[in-house]
Amino acid sequence: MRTEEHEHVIDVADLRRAYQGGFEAVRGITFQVGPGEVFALLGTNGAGKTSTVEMLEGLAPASGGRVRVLGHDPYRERAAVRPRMGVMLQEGGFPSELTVAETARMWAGCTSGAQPPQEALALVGLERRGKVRVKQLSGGERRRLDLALALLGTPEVLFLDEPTTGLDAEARRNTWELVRSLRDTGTTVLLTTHYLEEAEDLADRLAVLHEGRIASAGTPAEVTASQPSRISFELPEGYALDDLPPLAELGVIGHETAGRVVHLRSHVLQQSATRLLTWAEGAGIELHGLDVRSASLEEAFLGIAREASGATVQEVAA
Ligand SMILES: Nc1ncnc2c1ncn2[C@@H]1O[C@H](COP(=O)(O)OP(=O)(O)OP(=O)(O)O)[C@@H](O)[C@H]1O
Repeated sequence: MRTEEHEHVIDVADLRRAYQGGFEAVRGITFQVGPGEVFALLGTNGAGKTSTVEMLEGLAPASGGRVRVLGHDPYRERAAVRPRMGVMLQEGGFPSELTVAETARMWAGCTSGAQPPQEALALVGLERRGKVRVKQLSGGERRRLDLALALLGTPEVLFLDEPTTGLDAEARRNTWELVRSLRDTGTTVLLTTHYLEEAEDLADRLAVLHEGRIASAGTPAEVTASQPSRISFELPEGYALDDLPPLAELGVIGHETAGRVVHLRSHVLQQSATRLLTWAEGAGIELHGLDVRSASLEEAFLGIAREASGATVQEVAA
């Protein structure tokens, strides 16, 4: 069966994973990934990303719920699904005495329908490093070799666990370019990352995991929009926070101060900014350092993690 015959390439419902001793690292997550989509799993350290990806790759059984990849249970029906998936683990763990070309050839020998190893190496810019031993590669080059090996079988679905960790800025951009071109040819990609700009740049949709649960999910724009925008400025000389119009009237839901700098949070940015500026204009005040911006994915991520941890924010009394 080809990918396009499935509505969802990855289909996860109430998925759980408990480790020995009973600790539940994944606590009932549900999401789907469609053909040709790039889906990112984000989360704080220990949120359960790798535990989830290992179940999707068929490396570990689910302890509850349902997981399907290309219509199969990846653990119980591994033989059916493994040849159609590419897997880039966090630690490749290839024999370090072999050269890059030997490693690629050896891996190609174990991969059904493998493309020529040299072509896979060229995809990640390692075509001239064939004679170098794996142990002599830099950390970033090893990650690129891991990616080349994951691509050898021209997979329909590709799992990338932190694919650009340790890569310099140029290599990271090259990897993004490669992921985009794979997506354009219909490859479905699920990646985990700690780089929020990577998710913002690459992902069609994403889920933010926190302590084994999905705290927020959607397109990067949807996830970002769930968090308030921010207006920052310096309090004018001689003014205190109390001299501003009541913050609730500005449509502001919370605030922080750092010295004389005030940060206001609002879900109605245009309204809040307009009312603040109208007040300032009327009072003949120039607001120095004025900065008005929607939340970045990074701010949204931090806000989601904070909320999910139950941390309280300073709320404006209505
Ligand atoms: N084999 C194991 N036995 C017991 N607990 C484990 C095991 N593997 C992982 N854990 C725990 O499960 C939780 C989730 O770990 P996981 O590696 O899935 O998180 P992650 O989101 O990938 O984290 P990171 O971003 O740090 O890689 C962590 O608290 C971790 O300590």
